[in-house]
Amino acid sequence: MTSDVPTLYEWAGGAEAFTKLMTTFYAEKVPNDDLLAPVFAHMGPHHAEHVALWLGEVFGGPPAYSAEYGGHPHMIAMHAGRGITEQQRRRWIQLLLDTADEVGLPNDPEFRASFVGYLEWGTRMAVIFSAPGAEANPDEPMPHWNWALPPWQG
Ligand code: HEM
Repeated sequence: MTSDVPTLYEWAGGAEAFTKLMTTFYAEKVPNDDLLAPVFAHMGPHHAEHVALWLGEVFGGPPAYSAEYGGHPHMIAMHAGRGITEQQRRRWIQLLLDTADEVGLPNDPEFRASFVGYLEWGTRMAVIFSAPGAEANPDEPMPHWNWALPPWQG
């Protein structure tokens, strides 16, 4: 891969794209879903914005979540003890992918393969470290995701 390959963040459309994705997801999808609405009933007013910054950082954007919102340890703490179920995990990812289509995130196979790859990993980690009694390592670094295959540029 050469250095002129854009980051996943740039390819997705930058901050604006991640903000639109997460605000639509948490404003329109989650509150209308029987499985997820109760999980997020008490979420803070800036939740969508913070998760958008998190995703942006993971996909190669500015390290804003680490700099301003407590980074990886804070994200872990926000999930601790919530006991996220496999059913909830699947619904979360399914509705987020529906939202990605609706807000027009790039749908080329290379972008989506990497995007889904992170979501699969991240949601499965969330199930593991939200389990009752689970002890996550607070020193674990912020994950950084890259292309599984470089984007098609032909
Ligand atoms: C890749 C997957 C995920 C990512 C990247 C992610 C990211 C985050 C982040 C960054 C926060 C903290 C926001 C802040 O600093 O204010 C958070 C909080 C939270 N997450 Fe996740 N999350 C994921 C999966 C899930 C799943 C599958 C569930 C449940 C079905 C879930 C439930 C929650 C809840 C309930 C909170 C606390 C909301 C609040 O009180 O404001 N997360 N998540």
